[in-house]
Amino acid sequence: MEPRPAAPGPCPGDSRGAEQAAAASSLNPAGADSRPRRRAPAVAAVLPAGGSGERMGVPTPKQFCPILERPLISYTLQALERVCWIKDIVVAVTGENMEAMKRIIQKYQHQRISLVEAGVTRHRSIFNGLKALAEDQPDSKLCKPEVVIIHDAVRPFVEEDVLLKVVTAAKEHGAAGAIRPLVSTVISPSADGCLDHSLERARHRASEMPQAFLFDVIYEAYQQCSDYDLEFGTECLQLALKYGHINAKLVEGSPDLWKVTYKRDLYAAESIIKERISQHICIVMDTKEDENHVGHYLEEILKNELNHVKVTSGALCPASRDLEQIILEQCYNYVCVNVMSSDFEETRKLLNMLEESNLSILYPIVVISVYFLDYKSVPFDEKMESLIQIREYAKEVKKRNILLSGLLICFPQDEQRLQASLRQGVTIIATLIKERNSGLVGQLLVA
Ligand SMILES: Nc1ccn([C@@H]2O[C@H](COP(=O)(O)OP(=O)(O)OP(=O)(O)O)[C@@H](O)[C@H]2O)c(=O)n1
Ligand SMILES: O=P(O)(O)OC[C@@H](O)[C@@H](O)[C@@H](O)CO
Repeated sequence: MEPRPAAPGPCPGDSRGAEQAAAASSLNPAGADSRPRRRAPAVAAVLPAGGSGERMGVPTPKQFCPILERPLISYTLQALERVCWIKDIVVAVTGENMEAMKRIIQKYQHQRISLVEAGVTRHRSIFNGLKALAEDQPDSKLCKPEVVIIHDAVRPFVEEDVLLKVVTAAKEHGAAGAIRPLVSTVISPSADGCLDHSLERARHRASEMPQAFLFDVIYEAYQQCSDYDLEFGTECLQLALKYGHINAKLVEGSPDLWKVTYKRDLYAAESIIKERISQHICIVMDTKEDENHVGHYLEEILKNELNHVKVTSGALCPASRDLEQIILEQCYNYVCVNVMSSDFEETRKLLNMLEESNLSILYPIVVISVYFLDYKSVPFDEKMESLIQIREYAKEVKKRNILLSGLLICFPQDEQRLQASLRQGVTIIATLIKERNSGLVGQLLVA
């Protein structure tokens, strides 16, 4: 088993989950067992990630396929790391992907991760992960948990609430798993390829992940498991039933629990991620509050036209606490409004703050530098000369996963034309944020 990296990072979530999970697994929130004698049981997770992804139809195993230039498995690890009461995450990868996995852990600063060798089937990979957690293994360095979560590495959209539900249910029933309504009807074909019978769809469910088990239940099941089941089985809950006589508790899961299997699933996952990180826009003004400021007109139209998007305003000078707070809250979209100047100073300050925050490690940040071209007071060629810099500067910050583009809005104009330009500008801003198309990096668009 591979060595574990640094100690767990800060627990970003509230303690609610920790308290409920602790109650479920007899831990108190501080992590110490409330009963004097027993070792502090914990919750661990095993992530099978040793597949080849044949159905994806690409050379790279799907768990390593990029979404927004970041491997799919990193999103799943991030989802589990948000849950502070999961103390260890054991990932099963093939020997040939071990180094790649270590680089992913390092680059994206994943915590609490231990690596084990995958098996030739999913069940064997899971079994290897469980062995790493059992204490009857010579090289085990991990603490045996009371409850173990099993979750496919290619299911990135797993939330704390369903994890808490399956863990709580597993504590009571011995095993639990997430389920979803069937989309297609299940049929049974006859030997000659005709319909033998079909199952009543309303009375059946699809078994999804995450699943959770009392560790001893599932570990003993795998130890008794036949070679046939290890080779051809696809359902851990069935192993708990067949070998442990445990009828797992079934927990309704959310629609986002689906498994990335085909290429279309990768496109769907990318759309969901883009949508989620586009929900908050920060407008950074280059002047102090001024109701008649044309930037505030832009802000009002952004708020009106982009429903369900949180738009906040920050100020750069002085380096304001509110902008630092917005960055801390992980906003991935910034509109830097330059009315008074056409140089890069304001945008450069914002980019420096973003680079120092390391926010762009996990997701690409979109920065749009908006300029109001006052062609009556500033000669066009003089203004354009400074704006063309955006192309070189954008190349530089792209290396830090920051997508910088420029937007020119002619000003002053009569009221009607100005409103039309502002609305066009908002459409361009929304598209740049939603699409996050690196092909538009360094471009200067005109509204
Ligand atoms: N020998 C294997 C096979 C699969 N898995 C993992 O089990 C999860 C779900 O399996 P599946 O979707 O079937 O993945 P693949 O086997 O890679 O896909 P395919 O069947 O299309 O080859 C994936 O995270 C996969 O990496 C594993 O750890 N070890
Ligand atoms: O069969 P696959 O390896 O594609 O998927 C494994 C599991 O995700 C799948 O069997 C779920 O139904 C949950 O058990």
